[in-house]
Formats: sequence, C-alpha cells, structure tokens
Amino acid sequence: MNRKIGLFFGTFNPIHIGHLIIANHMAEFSDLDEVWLVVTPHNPHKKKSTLLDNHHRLDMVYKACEGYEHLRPSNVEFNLPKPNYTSTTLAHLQEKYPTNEFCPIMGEDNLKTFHKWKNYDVILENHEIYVYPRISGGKVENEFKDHPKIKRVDAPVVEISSTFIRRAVKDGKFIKPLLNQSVWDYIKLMNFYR
Ligand SMILES: Nc1ncnc2c1ncn2[C@@H]1O[C@H](COP(=O)(O)OP(=O)(O)OP(=O)(O)O)[C@@H](O)[C@H]1O
Ligand SMILES: O=C(O)c1ccc[n+]([C@@H]2O[C@H](COP(=O)([O-])O)[C@@H](O)[C@H]2O)c1
Repeated sequence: MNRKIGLFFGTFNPIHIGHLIIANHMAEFSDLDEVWLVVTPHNPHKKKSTLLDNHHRLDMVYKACEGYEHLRPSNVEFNLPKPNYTSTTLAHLQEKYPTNEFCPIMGEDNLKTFHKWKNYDVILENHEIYVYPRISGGKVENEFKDHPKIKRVDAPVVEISSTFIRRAVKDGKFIKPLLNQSVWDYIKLMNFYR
C-alpha cells in the first residue's frame, strides 16, 4: 500500500511542545498517514558546541512520542554521512521503502533559505513539501511562494525554541509546560544543559 509519510527533521536538542504540536497537527489534519521525527546528528548549518549526544536526543524524542499513534522517532540519519544533507536522507529512505511517499515538513521561515540546501531542486522534483506558518522570519517572496509541490497546512504557531529551553534550564528556570512531562523529568534526572 502506498503510504504518505511526513518527515520532520530536527536536532531536537531537546524536543519541545512546539515540535510536537506541529508533528501531531500534520499527522491529524493533513493527508499524511504518519509523521516520522528524524533526529539529525549534525545540521549542515548549525554549530556543534551545545549539542547533546545523538542517543540522548533520540531518547527524548521516543519519550515525547509515547502514546501518539501516528508519530514515530527515526534514527535513520545516524549512520549516514555527516553533515546530514536532507537530499541524501530522502534518497536513502526512498530506496529502503520504495512504496512510501516521503514528504519533508518545514516551517515557512525555512523556505527563505531552502535554495541553499544541497540539491533542493532534486528534492522538489521528487517530493512534496508540507509547510506550516511561523511568526518569525516574515513572508516568503521567492520561487517557492506558490510552487505546486509546496503544500501549506495551517498549523498552530507556538514560538518557542530549544535554544530558549537550554538557556532557561541553565538559569534554573521552571519551564515544565514547554516540554513533554517525561522529557522534562529526563532532563532533570540526567542534569542536561546545566
Ligand atoms: N516552536 C516551533 N514551532 C514550529 N516549528 C519549530 C519550532 N521550533 C523549531 N521548529 C522547527 O522544527 C525543526 C526542528 O527544530 P530544531 O530541532 O532545530 O529546534 P529549534 O527549537 O529551532 O532548535 P535551536 O533553538 O537549538 O536552534 C526545524 O525545522 C525548526 O525550524
Ligand atoms: O540538506 C541541507 O542542505 C540542509 C540544510 C539546512 C538544514 N537541513 C535540515 O533541516 C532540518 C531543520 O533545520 P533547522 O536549521 O531549521 O533546524 C535539519 O534537520 C537539517 O538537517 C538540511
């Protein structure tokens, strides 16, 4: 059976409710059958200094997805060449699961720099991209604005970031509502980001 899988890529350092709300909304309110949360070991555009180990970030994604029938953590990028280019991951997944249709999910802000991604044209040729709104970053005024392969899904906007969470934890702030309960417990237990 042909299944449509949304791929939500992220460093998830840590995963927060902003990520979960988008992933769940895409799984429930679009034609995607499932959403896989792909933990990226190394984002080509990010520095590595504050990055927690891959397996700790994956553990947190597992904890956050517990009880969500249509969400699935993925470590597919762990064994692929670094830095992780999305085009490489998509080609790998398509070869491994030829009957699935893979659709990357991204925030509207990412469309502004999407032309800098490796093989972005090949990605667009072979995949539909599901885009959700962001407040930060303003409007997209480029070739992707009304592209036929880009589908917009009107998901809720929750403007928090992992950077904000890491800083808040370091400062001893109580930010439990911004994280899934078991992710919050795990961060405390493991003394992450202190
Ligand atoms: N609050 C949010 N709402 C919707 N999408 C988000 C939110 N925060 C991050 N994203 C998007 O989710 C994906 C994965 O995010 P990522 O793991 O880089 O988290 P982040 O919060 O942006 O991290 P950091 O603050 O460490 O840069 C990215 O495409 C990012 O743009
Ligand atoms: O393939 C690329 O060239 C590429 C460039 C920038 C980002 N990405 C992927 O997009 C995901 C979200 O990126 P970011 O910067 O919004 O956190 C992340 O998992 C990256 O691996 C991919």
